[in-house]
Amino acid sequence: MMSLTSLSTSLYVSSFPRHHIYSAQQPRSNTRKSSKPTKKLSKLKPLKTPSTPFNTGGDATTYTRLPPRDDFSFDTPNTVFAELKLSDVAKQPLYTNTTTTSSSDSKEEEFFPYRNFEEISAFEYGNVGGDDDVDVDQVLDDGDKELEDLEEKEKGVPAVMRCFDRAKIYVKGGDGGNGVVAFRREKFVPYGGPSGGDGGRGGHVYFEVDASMNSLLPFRKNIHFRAGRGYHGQGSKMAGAKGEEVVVKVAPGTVIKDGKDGAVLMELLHPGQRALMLPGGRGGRGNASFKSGTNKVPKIAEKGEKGAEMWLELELKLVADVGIVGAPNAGKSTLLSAISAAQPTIANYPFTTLLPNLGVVSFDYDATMIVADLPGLLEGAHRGFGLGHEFLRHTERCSVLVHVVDGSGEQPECEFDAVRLELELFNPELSEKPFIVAYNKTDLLESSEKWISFKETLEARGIKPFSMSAMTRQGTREVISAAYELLSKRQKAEMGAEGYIFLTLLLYSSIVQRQRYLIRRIAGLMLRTTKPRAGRSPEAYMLPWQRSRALVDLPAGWTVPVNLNHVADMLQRQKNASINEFEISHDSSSCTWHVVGAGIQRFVQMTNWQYSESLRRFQHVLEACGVNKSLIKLGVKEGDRVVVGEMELVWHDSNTNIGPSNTRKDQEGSVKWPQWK
Ligand SMILES: Nc1nc2c(ncn2[C@@H]2O[C@H](COP(=O)(O)OP(=O)(O)OP(=O)(O)O)[C@@H](O)[C@H]2O)c(=O)[nH]1
Ligand SMILES: [Mg+2]
Repeated sequence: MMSLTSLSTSLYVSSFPRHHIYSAQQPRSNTRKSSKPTKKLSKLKPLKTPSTPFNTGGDATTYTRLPPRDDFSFDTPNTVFAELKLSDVAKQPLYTNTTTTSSSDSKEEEFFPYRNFEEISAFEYGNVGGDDDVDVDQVLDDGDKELEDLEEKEKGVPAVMRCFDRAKIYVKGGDGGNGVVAFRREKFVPYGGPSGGDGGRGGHVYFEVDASMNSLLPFRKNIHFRAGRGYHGQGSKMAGAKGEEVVVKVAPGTVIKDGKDGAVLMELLHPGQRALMLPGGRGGRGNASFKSGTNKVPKIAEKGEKGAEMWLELELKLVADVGIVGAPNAGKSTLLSAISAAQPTIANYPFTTLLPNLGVVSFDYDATMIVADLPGLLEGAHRGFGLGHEFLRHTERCSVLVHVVDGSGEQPECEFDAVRLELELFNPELSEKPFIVAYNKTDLLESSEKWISFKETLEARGIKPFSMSAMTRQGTREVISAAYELLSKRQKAEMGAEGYIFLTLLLYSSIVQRQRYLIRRIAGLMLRTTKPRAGRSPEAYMLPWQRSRALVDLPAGWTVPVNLNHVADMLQRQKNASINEFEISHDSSSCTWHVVGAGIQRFVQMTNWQYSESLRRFQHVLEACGVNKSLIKLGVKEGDRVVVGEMELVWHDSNTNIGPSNTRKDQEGSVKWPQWK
């Protein structure tokens, strides 16, 4: 039991907020870092680590720069390049074409940006592609050793390739507007009372899927997205307007990850989907809101709450049904141009295709599929060789893969094996996807000669290959029909399994939501006293579950609501942490106590210190939420520094009645924190 003396003990602000003290000296974060490791005092009861979601976003991003112009020079040189065989690459330097004159060397360099290709090509297909010799663990071990080299190699990937399907952006919800102190002054209305209005809420940050986008290239130029801050309140109880909302448009198939730990936050797949990512800060309350029976003339108002901010990583995964994979120069783009209206660049050199091309193949009115022509794969692609994993992940979303094998190569079987191995090493699930093998360039003599042996080798392994000539279009229809068959088989199998899940989900959601709806309707009828204000969006009057509902198209025409606002909900829950949940740590070298807790820090941030009553309220809150009591228990001494959020205070043991006059022991836990509006 605390004595009466200790009860009146309270913290007294030695100066104004800490940021004022340090503005001319060092930033506060440095002060904390430099202090010795703090001792955690576990005897405090409501210990909860304040996991703040706010990322300071200090990381620089490479996407702010435009790629150097030289990075991409696609002017096709007049020189005729000899066809390059993968197996030859290791033996001879790239593009030492006998027909090429010395003057064209510089053009070749400009034309082919991969300076380190000789190192890449040291992986010969024939070496890795053997059936039984491959020790996957060994390959992985080797990979670890070469990680350092790899980083350098990745730099060879042109900037446009790095950026089109990946981006790092900074988003920030708007800060809330400040509340104001004002009094009604009107003729014949003496003692008009407080009339300071509340500040407006900061703008939200939304993400929306834009069907017209097919890459994340726009994020190379614009990476900062800040919602507007709420307007300040005004006299006559006028509340400030809401801050401007920000809508970040992304392409279908964008995966959003936390920039800090890389955790996947959400996937936005379907055009029109909209997700509330960051909520804006709450507006501060004006003095009209502080009016009470005991304080009819409050001279206090709050500051607006700071909006949440974070860095996000965006990653685009193509949403295609069929992915065409294979070694560089195998004829993937030629196949896509033969089966669809797409016109990808086709040329006789590796890595013609740097960005995936999409084409729509239609068999009938209702039988269409999207086919993606992916850049060429090299051995070691899973570790970043060639264009590497920059696009390997696109294959993850394809339901069926078509392997195009260059029949005119020296060892087509090895080429096929190497590509399979790369896929498996990148993601074992990829090798389990249904696939078709298309042996290409059968119009050439060297290719048709090897067809029989290739076919026999694969058939011995239970794979039925197709032969085709993408250039003359002979056999391409059979290949693509087989791919379509595999696709429809897979879709049917998926629909069968999903049907049950969807039905269960629908049933569950309809029951639960109906119950919630009824409760809210009854509560709403009982509590609603105000009429909807003009000018407010209809969304403001929706029930929460209606607001967060987004309908996702399902195969059989079913629709099921999916909550895409879970990130904002989670942030809101963290922000609304109870003020009683805090943690105290002690730095004995500097005699400093740190009180850390999301609730109490938010309270400090929203306290407007320019009003004298704010200080009294702050003291009262420290007493009531148990900070003072906990510090006394832990042995705080006269003159110790106590840091709460942005405030630095000095502890005084005092019996004088400077502290809150109405401090009572049973007030602990009675502090009410305003709820989210
Ligand atoms: N003779 C013959 N040549 C072909 C055939 N298919 C493709 N080619 C040629 O092979 C070369 C490469 O074709 P692309 O379609 O660009 O190959 P790719 O697999 O897309 O190559 P990358 O995009 O660099 O990975 C071109 O010169 C094509 O004309 C074919 O069936 N027969
Ligand atoms: Mg191509």
